Amino acid sequence: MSSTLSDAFRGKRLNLQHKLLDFTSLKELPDLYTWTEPDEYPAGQSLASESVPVIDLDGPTAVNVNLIGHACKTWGVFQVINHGIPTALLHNAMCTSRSLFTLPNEQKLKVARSPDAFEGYGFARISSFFSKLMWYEGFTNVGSPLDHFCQLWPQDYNMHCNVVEEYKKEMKKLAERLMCLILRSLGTTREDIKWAGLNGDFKDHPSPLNFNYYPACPDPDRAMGLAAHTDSSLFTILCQNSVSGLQVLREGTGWVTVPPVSDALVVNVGDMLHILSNGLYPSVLHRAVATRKNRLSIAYFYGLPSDLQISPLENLVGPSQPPLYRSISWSEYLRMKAKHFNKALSFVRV
Ligand SMILES: C=C1C[C@]23C[C@H]1CC[C@H]2[C@@]12CCC[C@@](C)(C(=O)O1)[C@H]2[C@@H]3C(=O)O
Ligand SMILES: O=C(O)CCC(=O)C(=O)O
Ligand SMILES: [Fe+2]
Repeated sequence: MSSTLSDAFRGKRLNLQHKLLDFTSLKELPDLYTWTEPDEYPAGQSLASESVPVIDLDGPTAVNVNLIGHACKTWGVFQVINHGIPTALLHNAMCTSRSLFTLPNEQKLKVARSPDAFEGYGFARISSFFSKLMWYEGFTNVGSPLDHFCQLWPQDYNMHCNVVEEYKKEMKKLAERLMCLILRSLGTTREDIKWAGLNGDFKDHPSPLNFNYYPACPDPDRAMGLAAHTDSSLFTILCQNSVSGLQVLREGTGWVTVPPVSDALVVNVGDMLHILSNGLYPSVLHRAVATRKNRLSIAYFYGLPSDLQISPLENLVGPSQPPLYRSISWSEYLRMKAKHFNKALSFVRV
């Protein structure tokens, strides 16, 4: 994987690995996992007419361009159905994820993310910004999963590698398709913009995969799955199992649940698209709440070639609409995110 990308997280202290808990043995919430601070935002009661848009990718392209544009502008999140990714592959990826997280702790710790590393198993990376721990385990993969998977599954690594490689290949195809629709909704095309290499010509186009596991929690109201954050990607494609837990912050409403829809994938706007669209498509604050059931999700962060400088699209800026963000590369942005977390975007504002 790209060294510049991994460098982004160098120096961040996440030296908590020794404290990793065996969640399965817990009947009560330990103090370190009890979140008592009142929430900044209310729990939203969204009206039925106001639920996260579900978009049928088999529908007419011109219609979808409009629907996606509207969803990005007003929700920052939407779900897609008929996206072309075989159901069996989504299922297999979930099975690989479940198999990973249900391995014995000492096995998982063989691939523990070291304080300096980008990839591997461990706490939520954002833990260092909070005084409490999250009811969460994660595993991040960027390049080939072979090394880590050989350690996790000395017998079955090959099968799991194939699943993950195939999953990433399919996600990349879908991401490129979505990117075309999103660019069209912004009044431009890949051909129009200098970094048209989005169509896959760039060798270095890292798109990390995050496997998320939220074990069944004995006291979900006082625990936190994954605290509120925005993603640094252009956008993220998320596959969730049938247990709901993902919530997005909706202005004027509060936290709204993104309900699991079978075979659908969730797409959420990230910080790089926020910058590219000059703030027209704001990155959406989201979180995962803890639940009484085991919850799994897999996030594919669609990124950019790490050293490519990007700035608000030319067709969106002009004398009456000055650029709101300076130009920045993804690797520089990830470094800022690792340091300033949810304030990172404000440091890129001009
Ligand atoms: C390329 C990415 C994007 C990462 C880092 C790396 C892989 C894991 C992603 C997350 C997932 C959880 C929130 C976040 C804020 C985090 O800490 O790790 C994300 C971060 C980002 O969006 O910056
Ligand atoms: O588990 C979820 O639903 C959300 C995961 C997430 O936000 C992330 O991986 O960035
Ligand atoms: Fe996220």
